[in-house]
Amino acid sequence: MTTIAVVLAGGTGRRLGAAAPKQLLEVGGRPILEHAVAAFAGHRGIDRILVVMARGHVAAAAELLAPYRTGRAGGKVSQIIEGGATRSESTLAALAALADEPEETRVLLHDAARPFLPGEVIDRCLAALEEHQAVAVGVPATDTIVAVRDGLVESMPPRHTLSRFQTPQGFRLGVLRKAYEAAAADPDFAATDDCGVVHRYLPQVPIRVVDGDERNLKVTHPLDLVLAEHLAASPRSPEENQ
Ligand SMILES: Nc1ccn([C@@H]2O[C@H](COP(=O)(O)OP(=O)(O)OP(=O)(O)O)[C@@H](O)[C@H]2O)c(=O)n1
Ligand SMILES: C[C@](O)(CO)[C@H](O)COP(=O)(O)O
Repeated sequence: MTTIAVVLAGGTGRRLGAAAPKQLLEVGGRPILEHAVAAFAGHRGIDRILVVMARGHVAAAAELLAPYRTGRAGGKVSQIIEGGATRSESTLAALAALADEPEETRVLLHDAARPFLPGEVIDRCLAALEEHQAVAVGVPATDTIVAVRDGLVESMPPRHTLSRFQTPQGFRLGVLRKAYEAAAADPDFAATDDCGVVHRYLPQVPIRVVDGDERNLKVTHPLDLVLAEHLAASPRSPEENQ
């Protein structure tokens, strides 16, 4: 059974506001995109890596990731393709590139903007995919989270029921395909992640949630870059490595 990591790097980093897409910025001396790819390249459970890159930056990604294509750094990057205008369109581009893969293929979709993905989180996703067709990675909410409408609190789900989703999110390819096929028929389609697409369009498919990791942050705003530099410089403690 093949396991493919899809690294979604099709965004432009509008909220970060840098001149280049944020995944090309360096933290700890190497580009954020390379950190994300290296996490999968170094994991024995991953067979291939598909990178979905922002329009106009595919050549830059190919140059940067050349060692990951030749074998010098694992040789697992098999394709670098152009993404779409939204994250979901980039996932669709990945699905098109994987059109010849069997339904049972395992795919892990990961934000390139998350440079510090621990191998243990990949382990947990792959273990859960043995039994489940869809897997999410979450960490407990620490703030109180409320739904707000027109400036007023609409609902307050109990915090202990809330999880902040990270990536990777794992699927049997057939399930992800079916969900996106159903979504294509919805004129109001909008999603912020891939589990949301499965949850909405294939509600009968249970989504298993496994533990994420606080280090697996998403570089979104300028302050996240400061935190990322700090994390890159901090070796994991022996407790964290257990
Ligand atoms: N059209 C898009 C938009 C986003 N992504 C990817 O999805 C991940 C999470 O998206 P986000 O953090 O929102 O990245 P950006 O879209 O680049 O950021 P912003 O929304 O601030 O522009 C990122 O790795 C991003 O590159 C993608 O592949 N294709
Ligand atoms: C997929 C995700 O990282 C889960 O938390 C998140 O939804 C991506 O959102 P973004 O707005 O594309 O950064």
